[in-house]
Amino acid sequence: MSLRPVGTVALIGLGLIASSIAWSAKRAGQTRITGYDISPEVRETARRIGLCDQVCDTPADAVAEADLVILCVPVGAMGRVAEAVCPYLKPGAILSDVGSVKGSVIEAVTPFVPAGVDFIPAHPLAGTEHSGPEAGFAGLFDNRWCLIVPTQGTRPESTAALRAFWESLGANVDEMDAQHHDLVLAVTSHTPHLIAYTMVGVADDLRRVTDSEVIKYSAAGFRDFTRIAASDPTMWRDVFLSNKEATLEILGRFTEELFALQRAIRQGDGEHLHAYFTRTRAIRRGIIEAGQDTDAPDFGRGGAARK
Ligand SMILES: NC(=O)C1=CN([C@@H]2O[C@H](COP(=O)(O)OP(=O)(O)OC[C@H]3O[C@@H](n4cnc5c(N)ncnc54)[C@H](O)[C@@H]3O)[C@@H](O)[C@H]2O)C=CC1
Ligand SMILES: O=C(O)C(=O)Cc1ccc(O)cc1
Repeated sequence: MSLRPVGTVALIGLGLIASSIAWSAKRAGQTRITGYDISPEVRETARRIGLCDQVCDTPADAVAEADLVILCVPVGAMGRVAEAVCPYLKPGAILSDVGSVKGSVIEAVTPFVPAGVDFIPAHPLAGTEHSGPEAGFAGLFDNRWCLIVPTQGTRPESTAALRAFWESLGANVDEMDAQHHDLVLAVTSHTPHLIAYTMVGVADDLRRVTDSEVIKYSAAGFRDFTRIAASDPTMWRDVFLSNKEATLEILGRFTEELFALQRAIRQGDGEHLHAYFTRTRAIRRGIIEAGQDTDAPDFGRGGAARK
């Protein structure tokens, strides 16, 4: 990869995503990594585990030499962090982020971006329910998408450099505009997370009735919901407050479909239920046949036995 030349990358916010970037960059070689986190405990942990070449005590020190600065904080903190780092960016540096929402981040960060710096938002579609500097690992982005959202006036060579950086971490890169990104993610990530939070909340409300049976007899579906519902509360609060419009649009559609299924169950309309489930099964199989589910261990790729 060539990052004019491969120099220093500053990571601001040293949690799951930043630590995964740091380990992945180390695996790829070449890059020098500096880092800063608002939490002294996180900075201390980052130093102890050798996450960065240099963990700095101020955002200014972390970004001063950086060719690429990546904001890895919750979406609601992006504006504050941009305000803190932007005055200290090197002329010609690239500023980027990894936030799960793009429209609100662009709105919050852009006013602080100085002339001569390209701000190129990005979003790796990879993560876990864990957070913090010890949660990251080098393979997190392997074969995952990273969506980049070039803003107006971005120099093509800066976009190419950011693309090459993410590719060096193992990701496949695509470009998308912010509004489209936020709608797509509302469907594929944000609303599913909200549904998981709700389902686990419902089970918890019923715990006096079910005692611990819900956990004891959890089939895979509910287990997956509990994993997702264990995700970081600050991060997800910010995601929903920042992607309000698209999430509400998708939730509205979801509720309508849910009511239709509820009515079919009440009315004993098996035909409706069967047709619906047949349609959704075809969607899952289409994803697997297109080779787009890298998590499917045995189903799909050669999994004809289960078709
Ligand atoms: N967790 C996930 O699965 C994914 C998260 N993202 C996005 O990546 C970003 C970071 O998420 P994680 O790494 O999971 O979070 P995390 O909770 O593991 O780490 C965030 C870090 O930011 C620090 N921080 C908060 N405010 C700060 C400030 N003002 N200045 C400096 N540091 C500050 C916190 O102390 C914390 O260490 C979020 O915007 C999230 O939407 C993107 C893809 C996946
Ligand atoms: O852990 C999971 O299942 C995830 O969905 C991880 C994730 C969370 C947030 C993102 O913006 C992207 C990926």
